[in-house]
Amino acid sequence: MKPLYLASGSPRRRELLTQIGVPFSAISADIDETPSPEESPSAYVDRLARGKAEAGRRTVVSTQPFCVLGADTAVVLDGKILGKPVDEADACAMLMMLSGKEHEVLTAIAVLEDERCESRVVRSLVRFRAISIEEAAAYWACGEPRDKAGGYGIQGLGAVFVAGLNGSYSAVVGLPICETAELLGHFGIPCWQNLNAQ
Ligand SMILES: Cc1cn([C@H]2C[C@H](O)[C@@H](COP(=O)(O)OP(=O)(O)OP(=O)(O)O)O2)c(=O)[nH]c1=O
Repeated sequence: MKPLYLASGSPRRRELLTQIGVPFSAISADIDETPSPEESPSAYVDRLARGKAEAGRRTVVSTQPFCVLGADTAVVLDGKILGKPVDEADACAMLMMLSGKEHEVLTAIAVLEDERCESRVVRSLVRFRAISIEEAAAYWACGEPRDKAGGYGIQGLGAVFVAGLNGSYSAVVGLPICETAELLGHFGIPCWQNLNAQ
């Protein structure tokens, strides 16, 4: 089977890809994540997932065929993208905006091989209970929000805010397992075969 590279520094994405039994190597994918004016949130995550796969590919030295997977997750409230919080005030402001409301989590995945690139955008809806400013400050102090879109982690303590989820849990964490397995299958990287071999 051709080698797969995951262009990501996210430990969550590594764990989720490991979960489906596909062998891979993680490589870095540092790109500028600034949204372009007029760009929709869906177009934004798609562009970034493709850009990360492209950036990752440039770091691979190989004469054999290989695939690169990139992904990007954004929290979107009323059409506005909430990135990773830069400080406590930013994190608390984000949680106050999300408090008592439903927001979107968009995760794009892109798989690249030579000139071919396929991508998907997975949309999930997450509903938060009301959050007090004291809770938001205490949550920031625990360290979890720092490297996460929207300033929370559904897979961690942030779950206490989640009153409902409609969509893909793994996509909210950073890599939609169902769609990733499907897309990798299009590139001749099946996961069932590997699971049977384990
Ligand atoms: C909403 C949410 C996001 N996140 C994470 C997923 C992503 O890692 C991160 C969003 O930032 P991304 O820019 O998508 O990813 P990243 O910078 O962590 O990793 P890389 O670009 O190298 O692949 O937020 C959670 O872990 N849990 C959540 O509930």
